[in-house]
Amino acid sequence: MGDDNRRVGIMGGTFDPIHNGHLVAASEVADRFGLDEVVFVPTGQPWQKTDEPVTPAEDRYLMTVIATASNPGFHVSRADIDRPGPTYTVDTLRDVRAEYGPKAQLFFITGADALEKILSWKDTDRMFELAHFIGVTRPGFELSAAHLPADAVSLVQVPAMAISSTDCRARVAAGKPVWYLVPEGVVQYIAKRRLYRR
Ligand SMILES: Nc1ncnc2c1ncn2[C@@H]1O[C@H](COP(=O)(O)OP(=O)(O)OP(=O)(O)O)[C@@H](O)[C@H]1O
Ligand SMILES: O=C(O)c1ccc[n+]([C@@H]2O[C@H](COP(=O)([O-])O)[C@@H](O)[C@H]2O)c1
Repeated sequence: MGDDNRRVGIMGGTFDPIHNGHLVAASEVADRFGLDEVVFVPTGQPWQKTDEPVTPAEDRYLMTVIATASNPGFHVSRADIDRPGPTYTVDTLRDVRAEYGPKAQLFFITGADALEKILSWKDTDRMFELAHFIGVTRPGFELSAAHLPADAVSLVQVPAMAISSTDCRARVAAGKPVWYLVPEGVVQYIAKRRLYRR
């Protein structure tokens, strides 16, 4: 950290729960882009996820810490969960920029589904100035940056993981296993806190 020119990946997500698709995407992008670290940023209030209630932020934060703890290049930021109000990536990027200093190069990682909808996010012009965006492949979604400003986004193929948090929650609710879809510690945390039971 500090005022140097580190290459910092930012993996934002609701992480309800964090799963191996998130972790593989971050790891692959870190390798391809020579990132010094990846900061996982659990959302505070994901304003576009209105279908069902989101698990309390502290549980999502702790699962993210547990899932990333063994990787020395992975870190977790509380920036979005500690900022009141709806979570906007433009604010995330301002906060990370303030922490890492003006010389840091920021790379915001999104899956193909999120990239598709990115122009509906707040203040995208400023957002694209604050970071370079990296769209990653995700099974079931087409990866394209045709709708986005040239040079704002790079596209990267990552190992295909047909995993979603929605499916993990449904599996737990139905009494099915989530072993090997989420890290072992996250399986244990979900059981300990009795998350996703109906
Ligand atoms: N299997 C996956 N492969 C690649 N990228 C993914 C995958 N799952 C999620 N992502 C990306 O990770 C980021 C955070 O995703 P999020 O926390 O919303 O998970 P999710 O599985 O999409 O959740 P939900 O099913 O609840 O919508 C988004 O940019 C999303 O596109
Ligand atoms: O900035 C916005 O308006 C905005 C709208 C929707 C999603 N995002 C961010 O996109 C990331 C993935 O979000 P989600 O909802 O797919 O978990 C996460 O960091 C969100 O804060 C950001």
